[in-house]
Amino acid sequence: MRIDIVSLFPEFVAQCAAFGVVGRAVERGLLSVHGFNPRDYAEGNYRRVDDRPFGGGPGMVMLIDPLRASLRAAREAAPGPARVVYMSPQGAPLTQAKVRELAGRERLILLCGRYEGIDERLIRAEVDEEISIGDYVLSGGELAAAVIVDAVARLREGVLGDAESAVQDSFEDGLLDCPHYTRPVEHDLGTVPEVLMSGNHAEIAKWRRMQSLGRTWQRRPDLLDEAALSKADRKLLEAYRAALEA
Ligand SMILES: Nc1nonc1C(=O)NC1CCNCC1
Repeated sequence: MRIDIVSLFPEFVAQCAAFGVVGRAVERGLLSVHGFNPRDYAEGNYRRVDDRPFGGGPGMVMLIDPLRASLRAAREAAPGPARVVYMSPQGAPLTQAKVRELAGRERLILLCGRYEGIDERLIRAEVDEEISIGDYVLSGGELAAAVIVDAVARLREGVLGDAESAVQDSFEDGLLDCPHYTRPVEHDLGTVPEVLMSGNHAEIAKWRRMQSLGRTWQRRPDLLDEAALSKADRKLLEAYRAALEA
């Protein structure tokens, strides 16, 4: 998989692909991440990439042509179609389902804005979809792009080993994750739930599912509305709630 990031700070790109899971995926050739800087495609002595907004108001807007030229360079840097994603608070909220969809593609181009944003005509002409990582305002789209790179990379075949499998991750089944414990068994902060040391894998799976369901009900009931709960799930959730009230 190739991900091109159009950004005024290409060194940021290098960093987001240099550590942990993503860094290992790049080393193993499972993923490549490349930066394209609109300033390299800007003309004039000052290589302008932004200008004042028509209609007045604070801040600056990124110019069409340097962005368009950097997008063209990214497209032409490798074969095959690329999905162009603009990171923006005006975009659709990023969800694990969207991450899974993006992870199924061979090429992504992530467009990172700075300042007030980019000229709307460039969005209409070049962007396939806008994605937001949350309802807040960052100073640049680069952090949002890094979130996409990380979340997508870990779903690519061969990136995560068994020990880190994404299958049991939060949100993979639309629910929050269950609590996790490791050594020591006894600690002044508490002890490990006995079921986790029982060796009974069916009981452990049941306990974990109940905890995921219960946590989701308590912290993110909106996710429960979306999740297709089985009859067994509903029984587990009832048991969780009964235990709280006992
Ligand atoms: N939230 C966000 N999800 O994706 N991008 C986001 C963001 O805040 N972008 C900034 C918006 C203001 N201009 C600079 C970029």
